[in-house]
Amino acid sequence: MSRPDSTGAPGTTVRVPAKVNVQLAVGGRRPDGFHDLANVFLAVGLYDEVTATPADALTLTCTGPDADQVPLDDTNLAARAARALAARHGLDPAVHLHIAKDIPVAGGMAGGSADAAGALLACDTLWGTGATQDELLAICAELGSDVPFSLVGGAALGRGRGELLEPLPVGGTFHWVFAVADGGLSTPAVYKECDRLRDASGAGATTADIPDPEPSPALLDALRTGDATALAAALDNDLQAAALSLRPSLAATLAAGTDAGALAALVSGSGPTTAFLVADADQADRVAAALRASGTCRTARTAAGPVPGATVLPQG
Ligand SMILES: C[C@](O)(CO)[C@H](O)COP(=O)(O)OP(=O)(O)OC[C@H]1O[C@@H](n2ccc(N)nc2=O)[C@H](O)[C@@H]1O
Ligand SMILES: Nc1ncnc2c1ncn2[C@@H]1O[C@H](COP(=O)(O)OP(=O)(O)OP(=O)(O)O)[C@@H](O)[C@H]1O
Repeated sequence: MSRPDSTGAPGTTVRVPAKVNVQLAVGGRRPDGFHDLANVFLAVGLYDEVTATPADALTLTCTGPDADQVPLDDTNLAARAARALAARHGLDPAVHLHIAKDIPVAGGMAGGSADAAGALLACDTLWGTGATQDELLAICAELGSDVPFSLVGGAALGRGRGELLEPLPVGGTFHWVFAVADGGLSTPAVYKECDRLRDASGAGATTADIPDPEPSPALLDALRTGDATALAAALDNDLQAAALSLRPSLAATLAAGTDAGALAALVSGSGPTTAFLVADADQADRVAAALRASGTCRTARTAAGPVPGATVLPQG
């Protein structure tokens, strides 16, 4: 499916959601520097859109509130995705990629990963590559640990470094508020701080020291039954202490959301976005307004999940 871009050329647009980690259990540091995870992902309705249009060479543009923080060179994950697909199929990655960015940058919501998955699917569609889902997932895993989940969406347990996915059943819709912080946090720096805190506590930080991470049965049950109160009690993020250590001001944001009536609060992934589970859409609006008024965050957004992963939009 294709639709014209602003120059009238036919393009393919893919919409990709953000994620929140409802459980992020982090094992010890592996010899390759990554950490084994039990990573329970939920895709939520905040979206980036990636449009691929034929061009003479690979070029990138980006619009949106955080666009100035997005690199437009070869390090951009969307550009890397297009190159990876082209290389596998012996194609010239001559494409213009436009990212309409609404997911906070460096916020722990997998925005760059969403753009990578979106670019991959958009180029596959535009070029008629016909890659299988397994091939797309393999390319996603090469690009980053969160990228496979951005492609599939819904809810899933991520094992390994988060790239080995098992879909999870979800029995309802969960409502969230996301408090967006000023400035991002570097994901490697947060994992490193997690290791430092573990070492400092005497626990050690390697796979020999830390038990294998496992998903919580109570959390999986809460997802399956769609029970927000039970999910609130089971939310857990092993990176939260590290994110708070690097950004102590996040404690005030977490408190502002729970004071406003959220069922539970946690840091989203590696942060600094904080996530608040609420009972329904009305409570989401109330908690978001209270967070904006609290002065403890840059802004607050509401979103529900699960939602589908990367989706080609109909011609528009
Ligand atoms: C924090 C999460 O967002 C939770 O979903 C992810 O674990 C991070 O996924 P991501 O941003 O796709 O991360 P990648 O691009 O694969 O890796 C960036 C860096 O994060 C650290 N990293 C990432 C994933 C993992 N399982 N262990 C790690 O230690 C490593 O230092 C790595 O060099
Ligand atoms: N398309 C992209 N969009 C945003 N950032 C990108 C992109 N490509 C590369 N980056 C780089 O990746 C860094 C992390 O951005 P991203 O928004 O993916 O972080 P994140 O949401 O914390 O990721 P995660 O939750 O997967 O750990 C940015 O600081 C930026 O330099």
